[in-house]
Amino acid sequence: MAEADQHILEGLNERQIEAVSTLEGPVLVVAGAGSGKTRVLTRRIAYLLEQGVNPSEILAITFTNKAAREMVERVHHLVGVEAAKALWISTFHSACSRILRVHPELGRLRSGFTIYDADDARRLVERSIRALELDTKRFPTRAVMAKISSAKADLITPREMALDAHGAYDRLVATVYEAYEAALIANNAVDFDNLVNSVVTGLREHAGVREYYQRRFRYLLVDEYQDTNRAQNELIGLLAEPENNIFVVGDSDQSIYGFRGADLGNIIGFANRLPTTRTIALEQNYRSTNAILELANTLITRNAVRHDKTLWSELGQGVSPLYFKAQDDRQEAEFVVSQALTVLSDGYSLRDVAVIYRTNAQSRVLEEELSKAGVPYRVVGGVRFYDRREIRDMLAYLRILVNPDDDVALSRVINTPHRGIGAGTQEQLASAARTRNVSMLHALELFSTEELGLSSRAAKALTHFVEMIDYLRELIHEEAPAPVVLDEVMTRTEYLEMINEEDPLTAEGRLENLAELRRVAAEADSLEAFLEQTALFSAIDAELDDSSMTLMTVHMAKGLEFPIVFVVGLEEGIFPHMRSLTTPAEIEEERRLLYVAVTRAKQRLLLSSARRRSFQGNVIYNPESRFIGDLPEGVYRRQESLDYQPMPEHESTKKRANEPAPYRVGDRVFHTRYGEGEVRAIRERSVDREVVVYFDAAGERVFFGSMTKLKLV
Ligand SMILES: Nc1ncnc2c1ncn2[C@@H]1O[C@H](COP(=O)(O)OP(=O)(O)OP(=O)(O)O)[C@@H](O)[C@H]1O
Ligand SMILES: [Mg+2]
Repeated sequence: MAEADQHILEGLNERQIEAVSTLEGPVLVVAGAGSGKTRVLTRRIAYLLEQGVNPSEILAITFTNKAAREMVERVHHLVGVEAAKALWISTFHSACSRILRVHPELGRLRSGFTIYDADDARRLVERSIRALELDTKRFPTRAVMAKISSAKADLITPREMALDAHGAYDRLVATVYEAYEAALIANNAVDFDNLVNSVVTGLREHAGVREYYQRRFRYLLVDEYQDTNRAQNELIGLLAEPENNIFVVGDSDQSIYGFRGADLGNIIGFANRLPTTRTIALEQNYRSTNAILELANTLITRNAVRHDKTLWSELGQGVSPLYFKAQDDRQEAEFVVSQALTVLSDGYSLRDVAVIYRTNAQSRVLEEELSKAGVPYRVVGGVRFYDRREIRDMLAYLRILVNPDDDVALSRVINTPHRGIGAGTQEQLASAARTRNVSMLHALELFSTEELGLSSRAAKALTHFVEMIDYLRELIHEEAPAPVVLDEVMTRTEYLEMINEEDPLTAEGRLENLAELRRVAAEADSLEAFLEQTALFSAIDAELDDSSMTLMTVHMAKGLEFPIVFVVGLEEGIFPHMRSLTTPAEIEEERRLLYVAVTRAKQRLLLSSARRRSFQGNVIYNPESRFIGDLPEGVYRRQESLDYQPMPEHESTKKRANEPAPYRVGDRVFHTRYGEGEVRAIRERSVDREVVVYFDAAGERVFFGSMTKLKLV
C-alpha cells in the first residue's frame, strides 16, 4: 500500500476500509448512529482523489450546508485546498441550483431566476388560491402547500394529481398546484422542491445535458440517504448512469423526514434496484459510551418496523444517563443551567454542551434562564437572520433588480417604505398585469397607467417607483459590486429613514443587521452569487460560537455530536408531538427522532420533562412521555423534586392580568402610533390579557399584557 493510502485509511476499521476503497459500482453502507458513516464518506473522497480521480468528477451530497462545509474542510485537510475547491460537495438544493444556473432551460427558467424560500412560496400559493377565487377558509394556504409539496417530493405533476384526485376538493387542489407552477414560471422563479424536480424532469428531456452530467460526475456519494425523497433519489439514479459508481450511507433508524416525503423505500430497495450492490454493515460505535448506547438500543427496539442491529462501543460504560422530572418548565430550565455549570467544573467547555428539543417554541424559557444566569448560548434555527424583516426587504429589492419578473419580491417592497401605493392599487396592477400576461414591473414599463386603469394619484407614485428601480438597475448593468448596490438601495428607497422613524427601540438592532448583511454581500463574488447564497442559507449554517452552548431542534441536530447532550420536554404532546399521536407509524417516527437526539451524546446524556408548562399563553399539564416508559429503570437514573415552589414568573403576570382592565368594551382609546379607536374585545387568558382595538385609520389590532400605549379618551 502506498504511503498516502495509509494516511487516508489510517484510523479506520476493516469494514470501513472496505467501504472507502470499493470504488467501482454501487455501494450501500447501512449502519447505526456514530458508526463512522460520515467519516467513511469523507475519507472515500480523499481516497478517490488519491487514486487519480479528477476532483471535478466527484459529486458528494450532504444534508445541510453546514455539513457540506465541514466536509470541504476535512477534505481540504486531507488533500489540499486546490482539490477541495474543484469538488462538488453540497446539499441537493445547492447542487441543483448550480446546475440550473448553467442550464436554466431544464426548469423552463431564464437566467437571473429567483429561488423562492418557504415564505415566498406561501405568498404565491395564497395568491394562486385567490386568483382561482377559492374560499381561503376551505383551502388554507398551509394545507394546500403541504399537499403540493408532498406531491412534488413524489415527482407527481399537477396533471397526475388531477387524474388521481378522489373528489372535488383534491381536484381543486390540483388546479391550485397547476396555477402555482405557472406563476412560478411567469415570475422566473423556482421553489425549493422544484430545484430538484426541475433538474430531474429537465435531464430526462434533454439528452445532451443529461449525458454531459453523467460523464462529468463519475462518482456520486450521498450522506443521510435514509432521508432522501423520491425526487432526490431519481436525481442520483439518473446522474449515476451508466457506470453506477454510487455510494450511499444511511441508517433507517434515523429516518426523520417522513413528514416531508422522505422515502425509506430508497434505502431498503437500493440493492434490489442495483443488483451489483455491495452492502456493508458497520456495528461499532465510536461516539458514545455504552451507558448511552444501552438507552438508545432499548428505546429503538420498541419500533416494530426496523432491521435489528445493536450498537456497541469500546468507550467504556461511562456515566449512566440522568432523567429529571421537573415540576414546571422553569424548573426544567433551571436544571439545564445548573447541570451545565456543573459539567464546566468537570473541565468541559460550553461548546461541548447541546440542548435538544422537539419544537422551536421550547427554547424561550431556556433562553430566559440561561440569560439570567449569564450563560452564553446560541439558538440554531430560531428567528433566523435571513428571516428578519429588514433583511427580507433588502433582499427583495435586490431580487427585483436581478429578476424584474419576480412579482413576489415586488409586492413585498412596492410600498415599503410607504409611498402611497396601497393594497387596492397593487391588486389593480396585479390583475392588469395578469390579463396582459406580463409581470407587474413590466406592465408598468410597457403600458401607461391609464391603460392599466390606475388612478392618477397612484400613477404618480408608481412612476416615481419605476424611475427609482430603473436607476438602481443601471447599477446592475454596470456590474457594480453587491455592497455598493445594497448601499444605493438603502438610501434611494429611504429605507434607513423608515427604520429610524418607525421604532427607535428596535432601530439600532435592525441597522446592525443591515450592516451585517452588507458584510456578507462584500464576501460574495457577484450580486447573483450573493442572492443565491442567501436563498439557500439554512438555519444550521449559523457559525457555532466557540464559547457558547447550543440550543436546537432534533431535526437540526442530525449528524452532529456533542460530549454533553440534554434532551428536554419528554412529555406526551411535546415529545411525541401532539400532531403525531394518531398512527403507529407516526409514533415510530417520533421514537426515531428521540433516538437521533440521544445518539448525539458522547459522554453524558440528560433527559428531562415538566409536569406543567406554559404553552401558547396557557398552562398545560402533560403526562410523562411514553418513551420514558419504554425504558427499564436500569438504563437511567431518575430524579424528581417535590418541594419546589412553582412558577413565580407566571404568578406575577397572572396578577397583572387579574387587575381590572382600565377600559371596557366600547370605550374610545388612543394609541401613539395608530391614533383613535374603539375597544372591541377584552379576553382574559390564564397568563395574560388580550385587548382587541379597532382603530379608525389602522383597522383591527390586538394587544397583549401591559398596554401602556393605550389611553382612554
Ligand atoms: N475507526 C474509527 N476510529 C476512531 N474514531 C472513529 C472511527 N470511525 C468513526 N470515528 C469517530 O466516531 C464519531 C462518529 O462518526 P460519524 O459522525 O462519522 O458517524 P455517523 O455514522 O456518520 O453518525 P450519524 O449516524 O450520527 O451521522 C466521529 O467522532 C468519528 O470521528
Ligand atoms: Mg453522519
